Amino acid sequence: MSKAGKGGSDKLQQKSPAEFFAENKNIAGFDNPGKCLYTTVRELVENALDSAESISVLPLVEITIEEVSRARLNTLRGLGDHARVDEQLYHDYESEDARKKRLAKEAKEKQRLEKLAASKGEAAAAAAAADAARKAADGKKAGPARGTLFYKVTVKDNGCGMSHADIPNMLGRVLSGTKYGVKQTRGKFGLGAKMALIWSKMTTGLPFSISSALRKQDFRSQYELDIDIHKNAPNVHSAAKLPNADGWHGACLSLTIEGNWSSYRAKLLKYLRQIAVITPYAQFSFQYIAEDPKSSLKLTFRRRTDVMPPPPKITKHHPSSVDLELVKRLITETKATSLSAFLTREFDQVSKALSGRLIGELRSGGVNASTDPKQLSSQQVVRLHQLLHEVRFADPSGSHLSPAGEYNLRLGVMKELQPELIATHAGDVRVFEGHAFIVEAAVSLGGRELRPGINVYRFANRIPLLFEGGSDVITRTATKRINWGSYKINQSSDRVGVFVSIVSTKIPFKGAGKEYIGDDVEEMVSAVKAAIQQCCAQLRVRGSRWNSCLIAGSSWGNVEEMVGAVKATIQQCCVQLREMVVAVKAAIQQCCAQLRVSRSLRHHCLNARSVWGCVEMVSAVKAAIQQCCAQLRVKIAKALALREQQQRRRNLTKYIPDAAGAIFTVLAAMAGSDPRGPKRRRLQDSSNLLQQVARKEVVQAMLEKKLAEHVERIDTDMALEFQVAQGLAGGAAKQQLWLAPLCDKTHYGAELHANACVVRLLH
Ligand SMILES: Nc1ncnc2c1ncn2[C@@H]1O[C@H](COP(=O)(O)OP(=O)(O)OP(=O)(O)O)[C@@H](O)[C@H]1O
Repeated sequence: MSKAGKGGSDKLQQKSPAEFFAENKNIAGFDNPGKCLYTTVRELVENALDSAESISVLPLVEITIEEVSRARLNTLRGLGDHARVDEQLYHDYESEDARKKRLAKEAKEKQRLEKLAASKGEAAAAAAAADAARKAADGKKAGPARGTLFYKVTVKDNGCGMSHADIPNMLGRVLSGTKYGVKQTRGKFGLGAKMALIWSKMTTGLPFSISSALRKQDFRSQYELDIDIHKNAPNVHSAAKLPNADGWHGACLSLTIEGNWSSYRAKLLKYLRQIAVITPYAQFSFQYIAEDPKSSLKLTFRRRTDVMPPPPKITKHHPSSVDLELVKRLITETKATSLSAFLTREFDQVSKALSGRLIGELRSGGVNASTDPKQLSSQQVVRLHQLLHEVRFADPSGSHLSPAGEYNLRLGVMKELQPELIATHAGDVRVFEGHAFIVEAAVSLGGRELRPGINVYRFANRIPLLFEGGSDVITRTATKRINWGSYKINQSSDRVGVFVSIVSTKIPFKGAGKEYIGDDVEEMVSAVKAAIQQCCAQLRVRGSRWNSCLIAGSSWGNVEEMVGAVKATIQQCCVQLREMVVAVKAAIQQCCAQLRVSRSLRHHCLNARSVWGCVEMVSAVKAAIQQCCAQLRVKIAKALALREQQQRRRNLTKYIPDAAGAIFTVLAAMAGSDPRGPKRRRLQDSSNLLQQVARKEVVQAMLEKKLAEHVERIDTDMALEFQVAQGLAGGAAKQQLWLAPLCDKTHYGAELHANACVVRLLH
């Protein structure tokens, strides 16, 4: 008989969602103090971006992390200083034995440093000493979690703000939010900010401080609240409406948590850099305020463009994506009073005609077009759900999605990493389980902060993903499914940046922490692969042009001059360019709309929604990556040619001193020999070189100089020949530029001429 049967301790219990997540914090990315600090910042920053973008305002996000000492925290919590009564109780108590061991260890270390200074010099010893001091300081810190401290995290934005009445529920009740619809948003679960609050409650006990104002609201809401974890309900400490004289709108959220800046500093800064890459239209100011001002840090990731992707739109459920429970919920919530209206109103891709045909299929079950959906029996609902999964519907159009756009992705990568070469590609709209998704990619070569090899940058719904990359669809595709060699990219020695951004109304994340996308969705695999391949293909072409350009100039100075001239010319013409870009954008949008329609039709024909759907995603990922690689291959071929040429020149230059020395020795010997000798006579016939050598008018250094000039000339001639061979001598080295529109007039000049280049405006 079980204990429960005996009325023992196995008592039925229930947990609130807040309790569940408090006990399983790691599910939401709150694993340890360092990760908690990281995830708190991340959740608040992503809310700030969602909020500003929802009202089409260029985001301005201010992030502050301030160290809070234990003494200050105690003051904030109303605790006075307390004198220890029994030192031995504490973590940092050092017993006599431990003290002796430490002193012995320190003496040994001192000896080692003295030896090091004697053998390798003072600098190496000083570095080792600093390292040892740091380790010792860490070792002395009390408690199991070394480096752990308390931090006040504040994130302020210029977004839509929250209504006064909604704030307690939005920020004090787990699983409540405004992002549950079928819409592409960074947030989804209604959990992130509350997890930060739960962590703050568990570690410092201090409440959430919230200040917020809606647009055109004459007051600011000011709240102090925390969460009743047991009831999963907000616990409001204070609420006030303060004057909003300057008309500010947005939110400023602040909480004090335990964290570990030193172990997650690098990750946090990496996250900020990557979010700046994928949102170059946002400005991020970051400030770390340390107790010791020397360790404080201030960074600004500047806005580089005013072009924001159009905000994502809410869309209807695609019939093939709904489960039985969702169908029941839609029936309960719908305002439609007939089955026909219900189908067209609640589902994407169901026209009036199609709803009539669907109802025809259900007629045998006793329903017709005017049946009230709320009157359907449970069998009829089950049949309807079955039918929705059996019928082939057109794919979702994807027009409700908001990808970063090739322009923004390219700009972001260039601004933050300054690569030598870059190619971008935006894939078509594809479909996975009835949800549209788009994959965009950039592949770069060189630039700052990249290690030799494939450096993968992952983004999902424009969030950088920094953890658990090994199993992610993007990492696995970039490292395992692309044949980099075929694009002349050396996978282990070239510094390759692979940036892939996936946007969708449903990202198949593994876990609520939103850290990585599973590699088991064939559709995603194929779309990611295709995007990277597209970029590589572009790089191959552009690399050749760029290298030809470098070869044509005899030095980097010339290239710089050319860049300066291009810049000046572009500046003169930017008014015309702005107008052009407006027109280009309109044209592209039209084309995209047409492409989406035709693509969607093609999918409709191909996609039997089972095996074929998966194959489609795999091949799309593959094709995108391959396209990128193909472009890269041409660039790299040209880079290799350039490298060979430089090598040849280096080799020739290397032998100039020896060759000049040998020639001069022979000449000097001949100049001093019998003038009637046969060799001397032959030379005198054509030149008075020997006399010049004898008179010291020709010396070895002159010979070296002449030889160097000759090598230089030959090299330039060969470079020109190379250019001609590439078909560039008669035309111009072309480089595409993307320019942001600032006004909507449309008047373009034909060509803008400068000394070093011509800018041609196309649309
Ligand atoms: N800075 C903000 N400005 C405006 N509204 C906000 C802001 N921060 C949070 N909110 C509102 O509070 C809700 C809850 O936020 P929370 O971070 O808990 O979850 P979420 O962002 O909806 O989803 P996820 O858990 O996936 O991040 C959001 O849906 C949003 O409506």
